Amino acid sequence: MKLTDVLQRLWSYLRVYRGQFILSILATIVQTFAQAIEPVILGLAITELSANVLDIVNGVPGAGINYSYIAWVCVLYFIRGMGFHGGQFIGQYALTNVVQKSMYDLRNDISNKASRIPVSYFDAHQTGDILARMTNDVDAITNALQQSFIQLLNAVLGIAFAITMMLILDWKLALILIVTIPISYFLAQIILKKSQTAFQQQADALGDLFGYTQEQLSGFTEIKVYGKQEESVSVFRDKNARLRDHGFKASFISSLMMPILGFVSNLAYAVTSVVGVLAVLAGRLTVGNLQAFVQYVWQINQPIQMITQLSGVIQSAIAASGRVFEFLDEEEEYQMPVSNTLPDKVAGAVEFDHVRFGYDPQNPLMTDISFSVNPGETVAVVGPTGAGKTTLINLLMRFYDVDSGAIKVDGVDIKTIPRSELRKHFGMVLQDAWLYTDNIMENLRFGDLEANDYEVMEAAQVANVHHFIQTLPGGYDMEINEEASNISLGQKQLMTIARAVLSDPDILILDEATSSVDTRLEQLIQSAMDNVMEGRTSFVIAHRLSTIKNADMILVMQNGNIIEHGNHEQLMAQDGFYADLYNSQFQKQEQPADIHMSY
Ligand SMILES: Nc1ncnc2c1ncn2[C@@H]1O[C@H](COP(=O)(O)OP(=O)(O)OP(=O)(O)O)[C@@H](O)[C@H]1O
Repeated sequence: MKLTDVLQRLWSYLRVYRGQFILSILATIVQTFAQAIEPVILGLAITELSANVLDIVNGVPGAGINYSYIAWVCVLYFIRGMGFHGGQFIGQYALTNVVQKSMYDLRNDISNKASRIPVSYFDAHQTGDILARMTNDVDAITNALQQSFIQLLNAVLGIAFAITMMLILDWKLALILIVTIPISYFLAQIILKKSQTAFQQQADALGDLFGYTQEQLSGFTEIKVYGKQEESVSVFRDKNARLRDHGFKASFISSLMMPILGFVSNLAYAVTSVVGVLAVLAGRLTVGNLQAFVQYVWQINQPIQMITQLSGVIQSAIAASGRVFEFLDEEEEYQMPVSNTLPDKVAGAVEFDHVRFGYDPQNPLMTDISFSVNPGETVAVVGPTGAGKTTLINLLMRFYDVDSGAIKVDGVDIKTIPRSELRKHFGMVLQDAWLYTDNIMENLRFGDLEANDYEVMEAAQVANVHHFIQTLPGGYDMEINEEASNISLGQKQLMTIARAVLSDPDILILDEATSSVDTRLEQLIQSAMDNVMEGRTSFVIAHRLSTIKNADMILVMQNGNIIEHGNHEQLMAQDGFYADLYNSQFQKQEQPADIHMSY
């Protein structure tokens, strides 16, 4: 992203609070001006004092210290101090307000964006990297705006005021100094360009490391089981080393700035001092003005060093802004012009009509899928791994859109309904149950935020989990930790079934767990699933033989397409892929409930 674009985008957030933003700038101008006139005020006193002392030494009649003049200078100095500190306080206060409010807006925009971004983005990006953009990057922008903006403004204004004052005091002497500014600027530009690239690489390396760490931590158990700690650590070490190298390069290049610019300004300092002293000796410059001049050299020198010091923070903030805005510019879920709606309650007829789809449209996974389901029927989707079972569900929920053909719910093409409205009619019970840090009551209420405690418990009863919850310490008030590791897998599944019961969807999607749990729990899950499927259209990615045999329709998938469909008896009679699968895997081991179809 181009620098001007980044700044423009940042400004669009600050602009909302432009009143306060302008106030902070005005206050900073007052502060810097007050700082800039300090040497002149002191110069007035010094010139007067030195003239008075000289008169006294020379024995001029009536000579003495001009106290009333000095008193006025003191009053002026006091007013200047008020301006300086008042400006500083108001400037910081107004800016803090602007920055905190606009960064609050930015974080909200990121969060809203995340909810509009298609599932495909999250499939293709590491969560850790997304997280880094949402947290670290926004932090870097906040810090830069909060801490560096005023300093930067101060520095730029400080240079401008100092130059003006020097030109007023002695323009010839001022010119010597002014010449050094473009030299410093030119040198700074070269260093800045180089360090900008390095800071970008540093931000990317940090995002990469974040993503990897997050991935590895979430797969911690598997890594240990497969003894991959060494590989994991070694990849981490490589990524960490990359971050160290880029970080070093970025800091090193930007740290070159200080000594190089310091050398240029010290040179200017020496030259102006010598020329200035000669001017005083020649009587062209007062002593007070010479001391003011020397102070201005510092007032220019310091801001230039300040700007270069800040350049690191600003550079990384610009890189971070680029990454944040890149995320905000990601393509959103495509919204068709909405022309249809569904009634509050749908019957649950589902039809796939010549559906064609590929994650990569050039390389379609599904070429032609057609089938229809009557309201209230149970559909078991079976097939080897990678056959496209999850994809079928992704399309039904509109996590992805079909490339051609149509999916219809109660005869309405789902592409013509807003996604949020469509999803209101669906409930999902996934294998990998998602529970979050809160108590059990709130975790279940997630299915319907309007439900009261009694309704939640009723749903838990239907899902066969009520008794279990009551045996837990604290019952429904028991806190679930972040990983929900204090609840077993089977119990988690029962809880997500309770959530689905509570949400009372018209169409249900169940991803049957492949992992085995003990027979009693298995039976509880099976009967809970039967309860929740009762009377509603259900799609089950089925692994249990009993589910498959009881389904109204079995869709047998292979390589993205449906190769057979019908009920168990019909498919057995066809004597095709399903019959082979059944004969090879199930016949011998047929037992009630807890048999898993494994591919
Ligand atoms: N987000 C994605 N981007 C690109 N390709 C994908 C994506 N998700 C799945 N695929 C590919 O699409 C094909 C079907 O995958 P899908 O997950 O639908 O199969 P599945 O039948 O559900 O498998 P499993 O039983 O292992 O879950 C696979 O070849 C898979 O690699």
